[in-house]
Amino acid sequence: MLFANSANASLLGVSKAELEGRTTQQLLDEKIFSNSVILEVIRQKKQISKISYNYHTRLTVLATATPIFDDVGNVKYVFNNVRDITALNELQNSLKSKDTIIQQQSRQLESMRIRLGEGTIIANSKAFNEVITLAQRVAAFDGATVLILGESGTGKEIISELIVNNSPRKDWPYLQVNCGAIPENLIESELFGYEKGAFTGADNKGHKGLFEAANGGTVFLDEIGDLPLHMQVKLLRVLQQKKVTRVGGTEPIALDVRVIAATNRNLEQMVREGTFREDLYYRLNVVSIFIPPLRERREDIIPLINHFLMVENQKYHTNKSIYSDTIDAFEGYCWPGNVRELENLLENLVITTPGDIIRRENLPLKLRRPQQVSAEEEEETVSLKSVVERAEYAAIERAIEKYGSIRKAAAALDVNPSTITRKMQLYKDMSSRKQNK
Ligand SMILES: Nc1ncnc2c1ncn2[C@@H]1O[C@H](COP(=O)(O)OP(=O)(O)OP(=O)(O)O)[C@@H](O)[C@H]1O
Repeated sequence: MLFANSANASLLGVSKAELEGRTTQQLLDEKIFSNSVILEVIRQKKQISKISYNYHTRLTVLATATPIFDDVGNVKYVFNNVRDITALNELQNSLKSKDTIIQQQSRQLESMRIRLGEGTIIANSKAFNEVITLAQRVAAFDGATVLILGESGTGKEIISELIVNNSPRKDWPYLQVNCGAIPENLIESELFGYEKGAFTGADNKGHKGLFEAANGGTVFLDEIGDLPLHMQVKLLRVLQQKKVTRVGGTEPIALDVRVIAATNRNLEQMVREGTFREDLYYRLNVVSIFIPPLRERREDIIPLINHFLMVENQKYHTNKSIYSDTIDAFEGYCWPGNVRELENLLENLVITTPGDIIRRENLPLKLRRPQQVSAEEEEETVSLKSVVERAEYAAIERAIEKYGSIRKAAAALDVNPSTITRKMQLYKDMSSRKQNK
């Protein structure tokens, strides 16, 4: 950077001195630039314009960089003109103009970002902010067991990390185990360790279990609902006595471990059905944190999209943005896989979309459906006719996605193509009637 004027510096939220004399790569590394049009111009040897969002100043800017060539056609300088288009963007946003390409980043202004180790937690909705506030409060109560509940992919693991990082144990070991992933005959030795010769195949020096290895720190027991009943008894004993005895051992080892457990299963119902011990449930449930599914906190969707777009763009060195008319599809979808599904979809779209703009037609069919079944509707008692219609529509949609055309889908479903067209039209009419209600 040979020269920067003060307007440029203030748009980036730094002083001129922090820019001049630095390379673009240095500025990228220091996160003063979130992406760089300059490097793109050097690579492509032509004028390029790019819209980007600056996290320091919270401004959306349009950068137009022009190459200046030397005598033999190499890029000698790049002239970069940067303009604040935040207001314009907001206007475009509200107009939802069809021909406007926006990244919807202005909405991110409201979102709260919390630094957490390497990652970032996005929390814009009131519901998720309450989760974070509770997690931060609980974190300080060292030793209190926490139970995190929520559907798969809602963020239980990152909330657990947030608790650990805000707790007095943050510099002590933090070990995680997925109780559903360990074969039943190995769970006890994995959790509590074993003495040499405890069983055939055991390491002849013995082995520390997860609890012993995390002594002084925190253990995250993921999928606690999958823990077999006989292990539930043993876990309860360890938690109550604050001591662990290795398999094949006799000497109990004193433990000072905080336990955070998580599950996407309904533990109360499991207690009623006798598949989860009531005493362990109460022991774990000293404080419980419920993370609502994404469909019940839709205000998080756009900030999450922006966040994952930025992450994937950085990861794949791309510069993809989202076309404004796709946003409704993202907001309208019911996200059964929650934030993980959104994250995976964004990664998929960044990889598979040709060109830099992700448009409605690039989205999977399930998002382009005329109307999604909302959580409230799921709970509502709906007529049998509409249940059948939805099931038919879902089957049609899956077949079209799989076979790529109405004709092939019709052959697979053993109906006429005209039946498919008619049923899809019916469904669309039904949805728009509902929307107009
Ligand atoms: N609010 C958020 N901000 C940023 N990333 C998030 C947020 N919530 C979830 N994620 C990301 O979504 C993915 C799923 O989150 P996580 O693993 O914490 O969910 P989980 O509830 O523990 O899932 P499972 O029940 O399947 O174990 C992770 O990659 C995580 O980083």
